[in-house]
Amino acid sequence: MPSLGGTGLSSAEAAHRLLLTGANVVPRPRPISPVRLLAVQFTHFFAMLLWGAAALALVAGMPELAVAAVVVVAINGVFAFVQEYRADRAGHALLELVPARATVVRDGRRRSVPAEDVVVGDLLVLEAGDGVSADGRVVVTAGLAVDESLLTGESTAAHRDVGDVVRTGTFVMEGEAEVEVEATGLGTQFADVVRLARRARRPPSPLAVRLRRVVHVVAGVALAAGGTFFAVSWALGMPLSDGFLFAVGVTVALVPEGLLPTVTLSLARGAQRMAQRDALVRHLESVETMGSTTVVCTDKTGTLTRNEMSVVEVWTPQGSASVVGHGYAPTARVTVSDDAAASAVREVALAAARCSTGRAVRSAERWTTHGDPMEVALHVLSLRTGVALEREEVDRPLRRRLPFDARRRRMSVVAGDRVYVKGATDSVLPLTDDDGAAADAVARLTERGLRVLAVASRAVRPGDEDGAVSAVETDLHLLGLVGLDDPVRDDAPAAVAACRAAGVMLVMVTGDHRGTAAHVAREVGLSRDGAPLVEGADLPADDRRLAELVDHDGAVFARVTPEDKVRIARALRARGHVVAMTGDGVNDGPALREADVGIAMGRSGSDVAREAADLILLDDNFATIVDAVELGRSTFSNIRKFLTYHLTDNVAELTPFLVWAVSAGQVPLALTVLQVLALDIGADLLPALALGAEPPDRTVMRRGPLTGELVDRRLLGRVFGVLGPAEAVVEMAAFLAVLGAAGWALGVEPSAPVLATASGAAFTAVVLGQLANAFACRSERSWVGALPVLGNRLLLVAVAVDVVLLGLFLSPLLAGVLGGSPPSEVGWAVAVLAPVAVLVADTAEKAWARRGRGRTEVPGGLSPARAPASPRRVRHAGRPAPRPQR
Ligand SMILES: Nc1ncnc2c1ncn2[C@@H]1O[C@H](COP(=O)(O)OP(=O)(O)OP(=O)(O)O)[C@@H](O)[C@H]1O
Repeated sequence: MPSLGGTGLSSAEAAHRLLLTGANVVPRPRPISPVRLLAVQFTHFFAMLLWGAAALALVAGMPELAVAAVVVVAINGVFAFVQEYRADRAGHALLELVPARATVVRDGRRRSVPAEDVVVGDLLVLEAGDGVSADGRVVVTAGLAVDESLLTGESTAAHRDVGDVVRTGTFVMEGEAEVEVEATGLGTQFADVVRLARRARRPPSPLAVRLRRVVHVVAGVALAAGGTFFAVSWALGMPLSDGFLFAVGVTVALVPEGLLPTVTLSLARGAQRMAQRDALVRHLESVETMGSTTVVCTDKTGTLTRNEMSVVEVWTPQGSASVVGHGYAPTARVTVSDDAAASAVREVALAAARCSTGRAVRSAERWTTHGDPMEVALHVLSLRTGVALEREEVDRPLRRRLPFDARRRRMSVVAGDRVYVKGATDSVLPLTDDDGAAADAVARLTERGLRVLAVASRAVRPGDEDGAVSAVETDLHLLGLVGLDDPVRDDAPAAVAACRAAGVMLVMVTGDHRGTAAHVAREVGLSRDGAPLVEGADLPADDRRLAELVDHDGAVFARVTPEDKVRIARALRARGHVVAMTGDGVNDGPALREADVGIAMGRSGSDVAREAADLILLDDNFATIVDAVELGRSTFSNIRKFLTYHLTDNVAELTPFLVWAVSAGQVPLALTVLQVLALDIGADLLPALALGAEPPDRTVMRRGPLTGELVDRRLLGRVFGVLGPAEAVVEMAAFLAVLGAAGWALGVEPSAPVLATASGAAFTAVVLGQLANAFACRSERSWVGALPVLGNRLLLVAVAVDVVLLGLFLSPLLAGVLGGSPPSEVGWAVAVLAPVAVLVADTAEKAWARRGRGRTEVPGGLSPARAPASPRRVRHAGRPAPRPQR
């Protein structure tokens, strides 16, 4: 397509300049330096506590404890480091996938080039929705307005005239322009902003806040346990230094230092899996939010339909024509109702093509397209109807273009002595001499699911070239209507059904005609009997009434403006929904930010929408949203799985200390501090990681949305009421059985070898119990026998490693250091009951939970309601939860 203004640089000159000045890139915020990251892991509060403990232990003459403490710091530190580092890397790698391109004029023609190839002197072509990729000065403009909020924080669109400066990192909200580039890459003002931003810290995400709360509660319990231990030992007259060291040991063992990085890693893994399915996550925590989504507000074109448009019917007051063609090739069968209609149809085709910004171009046997598919379809129509477009373009040169915007819903050009207008029927028809005849045609065409545009024209008048838009788009003569077909995507009906089965509500929000919208909604199965079909203009002004209206599965909102979209998202959130909303338009940014998850289109969407989004669909496909919901849910449930596993272990570790304290030292300690550490950093580590990697659970999409807290009553109940006690009871039983067999009585100090054998038995019971627990935690609802044995190979490896570790811990090599020797026969006999106890308790609890669910129909198996995450989100307990389908 020829340029509006100058001829730009030659390709050779641009290549030369690129070599001289380097690529137009602003360095992204650098990943955290590995050295710093590692240093942080060794100096945080808990690590410092351990360093202190190690020093004290050395002074107190307990070198084993000192070594153990250092080993704990080292293993934990390295473990946390590896995970955080990998998660950070993964996040950066994902960002790199977002393509950045720019349109420049080279050799007198417009070309799309990678944004990093833009050089000083280039003529940069900007259209509504584009991100600006270099600093420059406006040379030609048609109503250019840019959003500079990223640079200035002001989110109003600022108009730019010829000679004004446009900056990198801003977005075009309206109009078009050609800009001569003055600075690229590090020379731009944006580079300074990035430098500043690097120094600023990001606020923690809601998920991080919730997790930190969990960690703090557990750490609080750990500190309290340590304190109690210290107090009791002091009361019993133990040496203070010993009491202190044990207290520190207990505390440190119970603190879940590795939890946060493991969660981050889980999210990063979820994000990577999403990327494999063409959904790019821009903020890690959106992985989890996707899983909690209760309503998806989807647009139509490109998401539910293929965005492969073709004009199939042209209506004029004189008669109509049907067009049957294939792809974008100009050959097609055009059937005209009568001869009089033929020239009227050509007139419509010509006017529509003059107004179009797209082109189909023949290159090497193939027709390739440039621009928006709808615009291309109009150009193709002119080819198919044999209109002499090129001659017309010479005879009537383009003098002005009034670009499309989603509020006017039309666009116009002033060409030679004519004004041509095309746009949504309800936006254009009132401006024309239409006598009402078009209304029937509109109804007929939209009922078939076609997108209908009205095309109008008039003779040019003085002032049209620079007058107000409203003065140009008036007193028009209606030429006719074009009906565009955009087939529904093949996989859309199945994806819609999957969403429904998953208990996620669906709402269509489109700028298109209600007839077209309703047809497509029916075709993909989104419509529901009795669900509202409302136009944006008819939305109630009252927020409460709006909230009641929008909270309907299958609702269709047509002819909505970007402002309507914001109101719809807000209303749904006010009803307690977690809202995912798609948007691709220039003005969709606010709606995407208002939604809990803003979803932008990677292919057809505007840069502005992508910048505002949390999730980018690389394939623009609705089915990908459903995939993202599924992955979000399985990531969330994996996090709960390893939390359950880890906390259960804590119960078993804490019990001996509680029993010791409660019995005022009459019952000896069943586990040594070093054994607790061995459990925490040795046996627990791999199974916890393996649970985080549990493959996506297919049943998650047959249940309702996960609207529970990460740690809810069910999880706490399982840990502290079922799994933990089952493990702890057998642990203490094994310990006491060995002591009892050796003739021990309450209050008597057992001999050292007897104590070592007994605590070896307790230790073995916990390790074995945890092995069974790892399998129990694989699902929150199915008992172990119902899960595929090979479903999680990593877990099998982890279990094998744990068995070897157990042998090692009990071997003469380590038994002396840890303080537990291999259990006696009695010890073994009781210890092997631990897995049995865990599995029986787990199975019983799951059966009981299933019965409870059957009674109350609570979806999800998790908590039915999500606590308000922000003051804006009001929980509505009364909202009927989607029925689970099994
Ligand atoms: N380039 C254009 N020129 C003229 N009219 C247009 C143009 N693009 C869209 N329209 C008209 O404006 C209406 C609204 O368009 P808009 O792009 O806002 O819809 P949308 O919300 O993107 O639709 P969808 O939900 O189908 O993706 C369209 O139905 C069409 O009639």
